[in-house]
Amino acid sequence: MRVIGVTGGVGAGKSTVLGIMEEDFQAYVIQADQLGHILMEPGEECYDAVIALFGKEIIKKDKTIDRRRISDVVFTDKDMLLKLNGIIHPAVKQRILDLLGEQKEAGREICVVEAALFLEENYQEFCDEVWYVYTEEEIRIRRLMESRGYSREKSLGIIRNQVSDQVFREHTDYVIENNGDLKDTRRQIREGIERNETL
Ligand SMILES: CC(C)(COP(=O)(O)OP(=O)(O)OC[C@H]1O[C@@H](n2cnc3c(N)ncnc32)[C@H](O)[C@@H]1O)[C@@H](O)C(=O)NCCC(=O)NCCS
Ligand SMILES: Nc1ncnc2c1ncn2[C@@H]1O[C@H](COP(=O)(O)OP(=O)(O)OP(=O)(O)O)[C@@H](O)[C@H]1O
Repeated sequence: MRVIGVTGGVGAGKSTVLGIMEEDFQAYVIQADQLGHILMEPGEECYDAVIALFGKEIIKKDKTIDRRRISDVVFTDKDMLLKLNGIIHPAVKQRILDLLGEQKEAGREICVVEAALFLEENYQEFCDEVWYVYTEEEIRIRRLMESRGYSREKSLGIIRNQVSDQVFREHTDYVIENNGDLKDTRRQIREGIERNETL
């Protein structure tokens, strides 16, 4: 089984790339952010610890955690972000390892693991190769403003908490440029898949 890591800054198009890999190559997709969200749900293993860190006021009427309130805190307060990461990341990593084991067992050919903090959290350790999705900062900000209603300041706040373009490039094996249209992105994904089939 081939395990491909996918990383890149906020709004670069990682989810978009994963969708194409799923569709065109039947890849099994694992998204660390999504697992992080699941692990914070009521009854899941990070729920109590996150409430202990941020206080009961982050609990919504339906008992779920108000992630928007957390994000308003952590993306302007580095110390709180580190504490949140300390709760979520070890649990997410373990869940990923379990899922990869299951997929290998089931005979899956390609698994894709996507994480915003891929390099910081050393996810390379369980990937055969790592792809970097690159999109110019201004295009990312525009897409985030249009699709998610983020303000420019919020987008920049997240970007500043992530590693630089240079660091991404130094530590990844293949770059997908997602500044243009999806047809072009799709072509680059195919090239990435084929490229390593011949290695
Ligand atoms: C702060 C939280 C609650 C915000 O949730 P929300 O649903 O509003 O946004 P979402 O999860 O989609 O995050 C928005 C974007 O912020 C970036 N981001 C998320 N977490 C982090 C982080 N710890 N450091 C830097 N950037 C981050 C990602 O690019 C992400 O796509 C959530 O992101 C979170 O729990 N983060 C900490 C856990 C984490 O690091 N998850 C990512 C990898 S496991
Ligand atoms: N090539 C493209 N052309 C136009 N829009 C795009 C392109 N790629 C992605 N988008 C749009 O940009 C937005 C951000 O993309 P996406 O959600 O895939 O980014 P992401 O890297 O997964 O973000 P995050 O870091 O928050 O998880 C989405 O609305 C998506 O539809």
